[in-house]
This record gives sequence, C-alpha cells and structure tokens, in this order.
Amino acid sequence: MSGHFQIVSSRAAIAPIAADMIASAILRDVHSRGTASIMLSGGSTPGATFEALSHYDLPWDKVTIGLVDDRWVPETNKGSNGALIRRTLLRNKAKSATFIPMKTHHDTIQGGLANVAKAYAALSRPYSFVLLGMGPDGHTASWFPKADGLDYALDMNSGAIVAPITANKSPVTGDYLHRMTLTLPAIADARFALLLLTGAEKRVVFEAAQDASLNYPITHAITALGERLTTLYAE
Ligand SMILES: O=C(O)[C@H](O)[C@@H](O)[C@H](O)[C@H](O)COP(=O)(O)O
Repeated sequence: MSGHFQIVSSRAAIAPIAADMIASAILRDVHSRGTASIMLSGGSTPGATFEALSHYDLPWDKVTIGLVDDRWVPETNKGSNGALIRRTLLRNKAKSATFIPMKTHHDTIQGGLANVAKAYAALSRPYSFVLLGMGPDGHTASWFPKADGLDYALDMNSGAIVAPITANKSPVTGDYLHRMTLTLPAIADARFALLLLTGAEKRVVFEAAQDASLNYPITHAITALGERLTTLYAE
C-alpha cells in the first residue's frame, strides 16, 4: 500500500492525531517560507479535527485556509463545507487565519468558476497540507466516479487549480450534485496529505483502490502523492 497507513484505536482518537499533523505542517512552512496554505475537505468526518485544531497556539495570521471542494450551495445550507470550516475551525485561536471559500454568489458552478479560479490561484503552492476524505464509492474531493467534469479535474496537463463537477446522483452524493473541487494537479505536489478513513467498508474500497486498473478516482491521489500521503484509519 503506497503512503503510510496508521490504524487508530477509535474514531475519537483521530482528531488529536490529525490536528497535530496539521499543526506540524503549518509550523514547518511558516518557518521555512513565512506562510502556510492548508486545504481542507468537508463531509462528516473532519469536524472534530477542525474543532481541536482551532485551539492550537499557532501563527494563524500567516495561515491561509482553502477548501478541497464544496457543494455549490450557500453557507446557510447544512451541506456547505465552507460553513463547516467557519463553524468548527475559524474560532478560538484560529480565528485570525485567512479563509478562502469556494462558493461564490453565482447560481451555477460555471458562473462561479472564473472567480474561484482567480481566488485559488493566489494560494501559495505547493500546499503545506491537504486533508482528504473518501466515500464508499472511491471518490475523494469531488472526484465522483463518472461525474461530468471528472476527466478535466484529473488531467495533470490542464494547468487548472479548480474544476466544476456535476455528479450523478447516488446515496453518496445525496442532493449535492453540483460542486467545485481542487484538481489533481493542484494537490499532486502537496508537501503533506492526510486521508481520514473510517469504517471497514471504506477500508476495503481503499485497499482495492491501490490497484489502478479498478479506476477509483482516489487512486489518482494515492499515486500522485505517494509517500507524502498518510492515512489515519479507525473502524
Ligand atoms: O464535500 C465532501 O463531501 C467531501 O469533501 C468529500 O470528499 C468527503 O471527504 C468524502 O465524501 C468523505 O466524507 P465523510 O467524511 O462524510 O465520509
């Protein structure tokens, strides 16, 4: 299995370990280049990590936070990853960090693309840290299998940082079919990436995703990140 796979005693034990890893990545890059850029996924798993991280005494004024992806809904919607970041991380000691959301005022992903691309082009790369999740369908970010826009999002030659995605409805997507996502080239050179993986069902998919012939979207991230990817797994 490429990268590092760390089995954690419980789901609750993930948050402090993950928060420590993010804090180390921030301190390393603020020390070496004066700033740190951390790119965070949403979903139901990472909230506890963000809440823990918000209490860390770090040089937050030198940290820029971006999203790995977001659903194209206003932050008043319960599915908004931007709202998740504001609710769990942009508080306590971390409130002085700079947050660059993805959702713009535009109604459509196509309408918002130019604004998001411009805003995300300003984030320092390679990213200090990327936090990924994975769905039971083998997606990560918003790289949903067979989604409209997936090929472009995974094109290492596109030069694009962000891409619009329209997923096919599934139990995993729920009603959130229209999304904006970082592309594979955007995260491929990240200095450190962490995948939070919970439950035996996802572990089976993750292990299968080591085989590129099965064409799971997350396999592209696993291959590109190599040793720079650490996976924290809890049953
Ligand atoms: O917007 C999203 O849904 C996330 O960015 C997505 O890529 C997430 O990381 C996985 O779907 C895992 O989500 P859970 O943590 O809820 O299982």
